[in-house]
Amino acid sequence: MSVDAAPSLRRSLGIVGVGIRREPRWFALAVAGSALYGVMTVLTAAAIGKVTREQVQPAVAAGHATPAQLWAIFGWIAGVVVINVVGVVIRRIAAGFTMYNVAAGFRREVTRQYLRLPLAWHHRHPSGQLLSNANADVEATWNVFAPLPMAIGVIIMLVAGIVQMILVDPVMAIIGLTVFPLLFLANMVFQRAMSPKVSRAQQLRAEVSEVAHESFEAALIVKSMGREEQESVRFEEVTRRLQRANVEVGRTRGTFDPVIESIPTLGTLAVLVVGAHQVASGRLEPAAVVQVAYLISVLAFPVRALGWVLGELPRTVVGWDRVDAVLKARGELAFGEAELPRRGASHAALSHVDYSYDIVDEAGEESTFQAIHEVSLEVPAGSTVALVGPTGSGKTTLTNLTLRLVDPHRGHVTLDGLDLREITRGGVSAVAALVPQQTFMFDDTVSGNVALGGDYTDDQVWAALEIAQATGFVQDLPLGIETRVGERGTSLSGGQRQRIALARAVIRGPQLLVLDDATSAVDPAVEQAILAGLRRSSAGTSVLVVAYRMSTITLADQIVYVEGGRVVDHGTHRELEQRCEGYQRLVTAYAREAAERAAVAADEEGATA
Ligand SMILES: Nc1ncnc2c1ncn2[C@@H]1O[C@H](COP(=O)(O)OP(=O)(O)OP(=O)(O)O)[C@@H](O)[C@H]1O
Repeated sequence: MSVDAAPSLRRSLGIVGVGIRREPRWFALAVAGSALYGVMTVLTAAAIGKVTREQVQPAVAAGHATPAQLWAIFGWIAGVVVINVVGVVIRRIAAGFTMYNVAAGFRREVTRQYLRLPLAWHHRHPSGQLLSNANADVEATWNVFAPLPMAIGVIIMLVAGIVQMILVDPVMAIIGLTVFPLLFLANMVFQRAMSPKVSRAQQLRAEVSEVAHESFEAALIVKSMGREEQESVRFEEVTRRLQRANVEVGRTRGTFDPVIESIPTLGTLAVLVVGAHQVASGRLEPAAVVQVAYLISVLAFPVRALGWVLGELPRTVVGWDRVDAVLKARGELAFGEAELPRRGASHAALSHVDYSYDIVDEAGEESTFQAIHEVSLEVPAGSTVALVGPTGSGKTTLTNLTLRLVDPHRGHVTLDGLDLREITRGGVSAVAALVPQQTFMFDDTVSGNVALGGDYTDDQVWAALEIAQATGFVQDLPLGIETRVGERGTSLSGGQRQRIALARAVIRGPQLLVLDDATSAVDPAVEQAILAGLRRSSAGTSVLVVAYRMSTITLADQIVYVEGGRVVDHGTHRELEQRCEGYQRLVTAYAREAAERAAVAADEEGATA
């Protein structure tokens, strides 16, 4: 073993220790089962020697076997084999429990950690990586528990086997002592040669699924842009590379396997040659030769388990490093003890807030981008405030800060005068609700998607759907609110999904409702009705709305105009229209767009009349 492999072996054994401490009982049982198997395998050889000596040799000498002799042979062999099998069953079951219990525990911890980590951490980690951490990486770390108990049993088996060989005949024991280290060495070389090839094939397997995932997810773009050919080529390239990597793995295995298989066969042959010579010269009885030859052939296969463990250890280290990075990730939001008052509309305020995104480029270089500069704004209790600004001006970031999905790097965000960092865990989400730009539907019923596990009656669900202007289309669904919406709500239109997402927020009776372009996919008339409904029903709610339409903007009590992450101006629509140039440009564009849309609608109406 090379010098640099030593710390890695020590590290990997340390990691294995972490797993053993999680499931000490199952692991101990697996090792006990394996030890039983090891000892019984060696005893099988002793039993074969014994029956050869006491039953077979006399029967051969007499020219026939008596029923008693046959029963004795059967009894001994069957006895040791049954106990051996019991050992194998115990090891397999207990090793399975160890591996799957440890993996399940870590999977739960990783996913729990995902939920604890703030949005800022999630911004830096793509969802593909999160899936891999919770799934493939956890598996890669703990797969070593499949061969490990067997490998420990093999060590016991080897020691017992070698002791037995020495007791039977020291000369032949020397052959055994040559075969096993040779076999072990061949396995090590094999694992060294295989390890990078297997890792590469695994990496490419992940790439194939990434490309496939992207192509399937973007099916609409691929088809509508006529990119099928290019996508097929892209997929073919990566699958060809995987094919070549797999062939390479097969070639290496094909080269090593016969060599490894031949070592014990050659060992057995050597025992038979030397043994026959010894028997002929009267120095050894045939039973001893049979016993040692059997021992060598029967021990050869389990010795490979040591190689499997060594082959798994690099994956264990890589998997663990990735899983551990998630478990140790900092940036977990700290929570305070303060409880928010539950007494109607909340007053939200941002004061002198700065926020920067951490960016990691392709080369892994880290930098920051300041998206919000010195922003102060207020949403007085019971009012509707519209955030208006060009694309990328920081509106979504401000909504995230208002709900403490991220913490500001400077300044304060308060709800009813309390700094969000002082509020208890879950305190903010209990009084405030967000309807984000991208709505997400669970593969559940309409009612399940609105209630999200909350304890609401059907009447409450319908009332929330009413405010969100969703009753009409939900009533038309085959099972009303009990209709399943399909994965990600695929059976619904974009506007329908947005209205269900809105009902999901409304049903919670939030004291602060944050709408981030939440009605972009519904037509202006429906949007108007939704906002009017919200105003009617939400005396106890303050609303912060990211607005892109004149209809939304004009419904707001106050408008905050942002540009480049800074508040440029705030006031009523009339005030900003008169004094804020950027705002004027933007609303003129919005108004023009609304007029064009109205003209198109009128044209269509005229054509159908
Ligand atoms: N996860 C992120 N990492 C790095 N930069 C980001 C991230 N999210 C947003 N930004 C940057 O921060 C700035 C503000 O983005 P934000 O999404 O808040 O703008 P917005 O006004 O809501 O835009 P839009 O109207 O297009 O939704 C933009 O320049 C954007 O590129």
